[in-house]
Amino acid sequence: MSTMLEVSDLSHRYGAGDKAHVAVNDLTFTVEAGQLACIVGPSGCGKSTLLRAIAGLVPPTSGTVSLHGDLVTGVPDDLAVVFQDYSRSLFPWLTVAKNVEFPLRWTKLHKAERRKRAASALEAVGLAGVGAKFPWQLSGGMQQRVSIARALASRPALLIMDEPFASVDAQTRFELEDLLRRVQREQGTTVLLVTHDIDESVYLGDRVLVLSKSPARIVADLPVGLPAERDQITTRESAEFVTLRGEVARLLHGPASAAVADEAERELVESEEAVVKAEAKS
Ligand SMILES: Nc1ncnc2c1ncn2[C@@H]1O[C@H](COP(=O)(O)OP(=O)(O)OP(=O)(O)O)[C@@H](O)[C@H]1O
Repeated sequence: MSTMLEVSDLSHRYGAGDKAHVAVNDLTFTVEAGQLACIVGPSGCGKSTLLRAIAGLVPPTSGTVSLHGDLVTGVPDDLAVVFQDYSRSLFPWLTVAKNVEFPLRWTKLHKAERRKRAASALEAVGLAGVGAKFPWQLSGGMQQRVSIARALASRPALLIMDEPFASVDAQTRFELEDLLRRVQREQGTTVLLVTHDIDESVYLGDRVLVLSKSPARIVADLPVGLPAERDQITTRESAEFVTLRGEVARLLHGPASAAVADEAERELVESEEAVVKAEAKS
């Protein structure tokens, strides 16, 4: 396996001086090509900031992000993002097919090839017959399928998903989770998915990265040893699943997370003191 994403010593600070807020502190991890890695962390710990930095939407304060070996300095062409809020990410004035085709306009593909790609992406997410409809004519779950189809149509090197199923009902969420795992495996897509839901992170992931409370640090990087073929009932009942979700919950809410966050806080204070001393000397 080759490394698709490499995050090295990544930190991001909002603002400066007294009002500065360190959202992400010194994160290092890689994601291999074809892997589905889940990130789970407490609310406000810096997950979205991390995704924004990986997507090239905010420049890191320090550290680097590389996609297939290329340093990320802006939004990479071969990166796709699916957000939680499907109703704001689809264009209501375009048909479903045109929504899926939209990002392909900036590729060198001919119109016929763009149409074909959009049709096959819609087919992959089980929406073969709805290309001529408008997003607002579809259910929430179907709209999120359209967002996934749009992301997949460009055959991204990395698909970033920020709480993609948080706005749909539980039954639809299960369906979309299974759809994502199936399509991801069929197409060999590399996925980095953020979720608040511990069970979802274990069910979907080949791996779960557990983050501490703010500023985000990695508390654990757990391989998920569940079989590749997963099932909403039998997988969730299995001993491996139950053990792993317990482990993630303990890491997330227990003393390990607090200790990592305290250490990050201490290091931050020390590095800020060092900067102040250096400035005073010069
Ligand atoms: N543009 C910004 N300017 C200043 N502070 C910000 C900005 N965006 C986020 N923050 C702060 O950075 C911290 C991390 O925010 P972020 O949205 O990355 O966390 P999160 O883990 O995604 O949150 P949630 O789980 O609630 O979605 C928070 O304290 C937030 O208030």
